[in-house]
Amino acid sequence: NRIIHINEQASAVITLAPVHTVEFDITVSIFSEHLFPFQSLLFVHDTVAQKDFEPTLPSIPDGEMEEDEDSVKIVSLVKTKEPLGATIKKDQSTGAIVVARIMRGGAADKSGLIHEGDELKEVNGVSLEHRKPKEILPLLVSARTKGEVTFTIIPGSYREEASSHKQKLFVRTLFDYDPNEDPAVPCRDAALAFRRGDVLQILSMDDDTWWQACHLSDQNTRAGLIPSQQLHERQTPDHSVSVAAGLRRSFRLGRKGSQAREAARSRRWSAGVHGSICPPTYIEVIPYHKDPSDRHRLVVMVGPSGVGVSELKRRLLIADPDRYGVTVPHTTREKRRQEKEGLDYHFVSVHMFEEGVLNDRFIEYGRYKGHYYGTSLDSVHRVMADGKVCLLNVHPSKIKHVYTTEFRPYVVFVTPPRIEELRLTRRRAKFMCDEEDKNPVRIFSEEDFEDMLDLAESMENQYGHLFDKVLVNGDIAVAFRELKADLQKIDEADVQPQH
Ligand SMILES: Nc1ncnc2c1ncn2[C@@H]1O[C@H](COP(=O)(O)OP(=O)(O)OP(=O)(O)O)[C@@H](O)[C@H]1O
Repeated sequence: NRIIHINEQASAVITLAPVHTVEFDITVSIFSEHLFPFQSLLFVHDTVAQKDFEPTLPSIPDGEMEEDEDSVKIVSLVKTKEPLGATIKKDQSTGAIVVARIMRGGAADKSGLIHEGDELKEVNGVSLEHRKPKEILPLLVSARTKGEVTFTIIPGSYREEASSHKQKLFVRTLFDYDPNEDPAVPCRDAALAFRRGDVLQILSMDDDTWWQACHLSDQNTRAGLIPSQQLHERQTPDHSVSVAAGLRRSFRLGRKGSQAREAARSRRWSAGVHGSICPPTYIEVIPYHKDPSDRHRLVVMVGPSGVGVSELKRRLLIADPDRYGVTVPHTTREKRRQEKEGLDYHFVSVHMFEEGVLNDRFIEYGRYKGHYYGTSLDSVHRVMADGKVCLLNVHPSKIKHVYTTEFRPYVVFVTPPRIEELRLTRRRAKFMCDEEDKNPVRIFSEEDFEDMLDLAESMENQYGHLFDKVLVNGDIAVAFRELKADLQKIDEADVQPQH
């Protein structure tokens, strides 16, 4: 008997005869910690050699296959508790049942014995000729419950790809995907559901229509099928041109050297935001390993007027004043008696202000009652240099000014709930505040609610690809708790998406 290899799962693949291959699960991990791998290998060999195996290997099929012996392979997978991790299809021209896909990290992939393009002749001795793929599935399931599946295979023209799946590529999803609602999915069980905003690792892009991916947070690296960018674009044709351009540019980065990649990545920070049309598919992200000396990410809060951005910001500042800070705006108006320079405003001359505008020092500025008001990039630097999480609320069109590797902004989009809840929560707030007779609350008309919802929708359509988090502000206490917990995580995580 010859041991071909011991794979990561500590199972040994043994060749018993040129056309017989069988896999056994054997635990060797405790040995490999202390001994040289070679000693572990011998140990596995001895254990395997001494064992009486159940089930026994199938006999070589006779008859017509013998003539073809060289091209037929019998693969027996033993003790597979997990799904096989392969999908099959009928070749339309030959009628043969062919392995359509091998899911990365699944049992078939790990065995290294079954490849895409292999033709399946038999499963546990049952011929697959003239059978439809859906008739074969029950055969596989019943074989698995017995603890063994034996395939008779005619190997396809398999070639080891330059392992595109080994290249680490991460994307943030820009849409929700539920395989149960997708009639186009080739195999529902093999598909991966995700929510907009999830970070996925792409394990294979070999297929034009269905990529293989797993969730970044998922320890289990068994892949699931997701619609490829091209496929999803086809289903949402309005966006196809811009998306293709945007993402392809990103994907090319994966193959660059680290310096070129770094330079291109900085450029991409702006390239991504200046484009006017939103890519609704996937956006490449780069896992970020936080260094203790790194500054906090900038938190940008956006949302339609009146949705509650200021209220949420105010609550964060009260809840943790050591962690959160806000920028001090510049103005050209006169300082009032109770105001302090650098605390309430930076009071500057019109000339200075306009010079700042010309030199792009303002993220956002405007005029009110004949005076300039604005938020400068410097004021963000100051809060961050203090070691605080800077909370910045701007119009989403201004995100581009802070979309840099230095700020690594985490963009929170605050959005209203459905109209019924919006009415209810805002009226309740009015009632409560009236009683306490404290801060005057804004009184919303029905029209205000509708404007807020319309604006939220158009903001999401136009800038949605830049949002890291969509926070529905229904009940203020619930929204605040969710935001606080979320902002705690953006710095705690070992790995975080970087645009
Ligand atoms: N979830 C909520 N439930 C009830 N009232 C809320 C809620 N969120 C905010 N409010 C109230 O709505 C009003 C507007 O909120 P806020 O001032 O935070 O809006 P904003 O998003 O900052 O808008 P603008 O940019 O126009 O100032 C305030 O009176 C606030 O207390």
